[in-house]
Amino acid sequence: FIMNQSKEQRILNFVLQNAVRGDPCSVMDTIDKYCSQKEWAMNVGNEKGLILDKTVEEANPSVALELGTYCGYSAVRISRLLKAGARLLTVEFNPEFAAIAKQMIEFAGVQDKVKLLEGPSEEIIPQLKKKYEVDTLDFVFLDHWKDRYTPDTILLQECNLLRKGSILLADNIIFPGAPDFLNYVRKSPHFKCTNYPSHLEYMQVEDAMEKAVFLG
Ligand SMILES: Nc1ncnc2c1ncn2[C@@H]1O[C@H](Cn2cc(CNC(=O)c3cc([N+](=O)[O-])cc(O)c3O)nn2)[C@@H](O)[C@H]1O
Ligand SMILES: [Mg+2]
Repeated sequence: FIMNQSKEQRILNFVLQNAVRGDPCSVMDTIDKYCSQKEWAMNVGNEKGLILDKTVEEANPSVALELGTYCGYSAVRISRLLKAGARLLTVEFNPEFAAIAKQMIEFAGVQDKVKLLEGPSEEIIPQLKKKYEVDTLDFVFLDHWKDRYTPDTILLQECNLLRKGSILLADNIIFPGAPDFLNYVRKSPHFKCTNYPSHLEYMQVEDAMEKAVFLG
């Protein structure tokens, strides 16, 4: 247990030493093993991860966006399901976490499908069309600061990044909770919402994910 390292660095090192290079599932399983047995961390985890998998398969996105990369667990999880030529843009403003995630993504062998954008989501989202050549987003995973879910969902609409059928999936609807987001999407005539009860990663605590399909 190397004390002067960050928890995120310990997670990465555990993966580098124990997972199979180029095998996304091995990387996900190794992170889940470490975080359930040694140190809790805010990866979406395997139970909510299965809901994420199903939603990505339903969306079958050509262009996907993730807000809040953290160590890259869900970037690996999402990108392993993408069809040839499809890509995931993932946004992270903490430089230390971004550096960890980059190494995680490369070790898993999905670096050709994933582009990590460093900076706050509120700055990156308005740059997606011109700077990152995005037309519209087929799938968006929200897992960053819970009080950014609503403003960023509004920002995505203002930037014309959503099209009829774009699928948003939000983590942590119950814990830590995103009450204003839930209120916003469920009241909006522009979204069709579905709730998926689950549990907080690695804990026996209630949590849920919310799917919001943009109606145009
Ligand atoms: N506006 C932002 N733009 C870009 N990156 C952001 C932004 N806000 C946070 N991040 C980054 O997301 C990563 C992960 N993160 C996510 C959160 C919010 N999520 C949680 O706090 C959370 C907390 C628990 N929990 O406390 O049990 C469980 C979860 O699944 C969670 O997602 N805070 N940092 C961090 O690296 C942070 O730099
Ligand atoms: Mg989360």
